[in-house]
This record gives sequence, structure tokens and C-alpha cells, in this order.
Amino acid sequence: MLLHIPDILDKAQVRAMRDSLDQGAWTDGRETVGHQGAKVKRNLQLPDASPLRAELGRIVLDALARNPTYHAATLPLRTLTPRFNRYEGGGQYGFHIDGAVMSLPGGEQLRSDVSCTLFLAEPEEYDGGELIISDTYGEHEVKLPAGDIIVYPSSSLHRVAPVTRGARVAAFFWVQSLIRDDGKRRLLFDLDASIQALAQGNADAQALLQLTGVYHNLLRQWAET
Ligand SMILES: O=C(O)CCC(=O)C(=O)O
Ligand SMILES: [Fe+2]
Repeated sequence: MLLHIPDILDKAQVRAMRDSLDQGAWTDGRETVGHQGAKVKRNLQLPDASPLRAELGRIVLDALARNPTYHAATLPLRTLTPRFNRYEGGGQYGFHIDGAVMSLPGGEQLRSDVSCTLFLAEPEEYDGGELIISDTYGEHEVKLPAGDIIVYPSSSLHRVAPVTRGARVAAFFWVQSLIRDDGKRRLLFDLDASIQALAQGNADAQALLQLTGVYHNLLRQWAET
């Protein structure tokens, strides 16, 4: 499921983040990628150990925790502290698939089920820089307003087109979901949306109770912790 969720951060939060990031100590993004990715990756990132990454990553995680749509779509078990990247002067990231298993601090590991990009530059600030995601339905070009996020299955082939004017700044990270399978996660997301819509109207309370039970019992059947 490819899902655009608007307004994870408001414009004031984006502005404050950009003020810090525009002064940031950026380094070569190839430091956090495997052999295959290094051949096609040309961008800048905040180093993993950077205090600024930790500080801004925490703000992003707090904002995500307040967003019910993000929660329903990803059903997060573990989340990588967001990283921050910057593409400019022709910077790009060629087609690749994200690594399946990542290390978390404290020796824990994360299986990447869901990939996320939170845009931190407005589309008018730069040319190019589309996130292009290839799936069984074709290629999808994504370029979102600052503060919005795209979530997509980590199994997808994707790339970032060259940035030919200005700079594209984003936060990106991965989620291990309670629900590993993208199709099952989508079913639960749709079911949750229907339940929310019925709850807003004057649906029969008994039927709503039963449907809510179905949601939780499916989640119980499928969740892996
Ligand atoms: O910058 C983006 O939108 C995605 C970055 C990416 O694909 C990656 O770092 O693996
Ligand atoms: Fe990627």
C-alpha cells in the first residue's frame, strides 16, 4: 500500500527543523548503505551519531505517535530513529530495494516492512527529486508538500530522481510492523477506516461492536511480536 498522509508536521515545525538542518553537518550518504546501494546513491545525510539527528528524529517520532492514520496504516512494532537526507546539485539515488534487516541501538534488530519519507522541502523549492516507486501497478512519482509523509512497502523497487535546482530535504526511516504482509496490513487499514466512518454516523451499535471485534481478532490472528 502506497499511502500519502498529510500534515504530520505543521509548517512552523517544518520551518524550525529546516533552520537547524540548513546549518547541519552533512556527510556522504553512502556511509549508511550496502555495496549495491553505494553504486547508485549520491546524496548527503546527517551522520547516524549526530545529536541533531537524535533531536529532530525524536520530534518526528512524537508527531507520528499523535497521528491515528499513520498508526492504522503501519501498525508499528519497532521504528528506526529517522535519518535526514539532502539532495542537491544533481544528487540522486538510483533504483534499489532497502535492506531487509537493520540494527537498532542496544543490539535489537528491525525487519523493514514499511519505508517512509517525510518531506521537509516544499515542491517549489527544487526541481526533480521525485521519489519514484515501482510496483505491480506501474511507477508512481511522489513529491509532497513539506510536512507530509509517504509510506510504502519496503519490498518495492524505488529511486529518487536527480535534483537539478535547489535542495530536497527529507526525513526517512523504516518500520517493522506487527503485520508483516502488506496485503493483510491494507485489509486492516480499510477495515479500520470503515469502522471509524460508521462510528461517526448512526450505525447500529451491536453491528459496530461486532465489526470492531472482527478487527481486533484479525489483528490477534496475524500480529507478530
Ligand atoms: O529520500 C527518499 O525519499 C528515500 C531515500 C531512500 O530510498 C533510502 O535512503 O533508502
Ligand atoms: Fe530506499
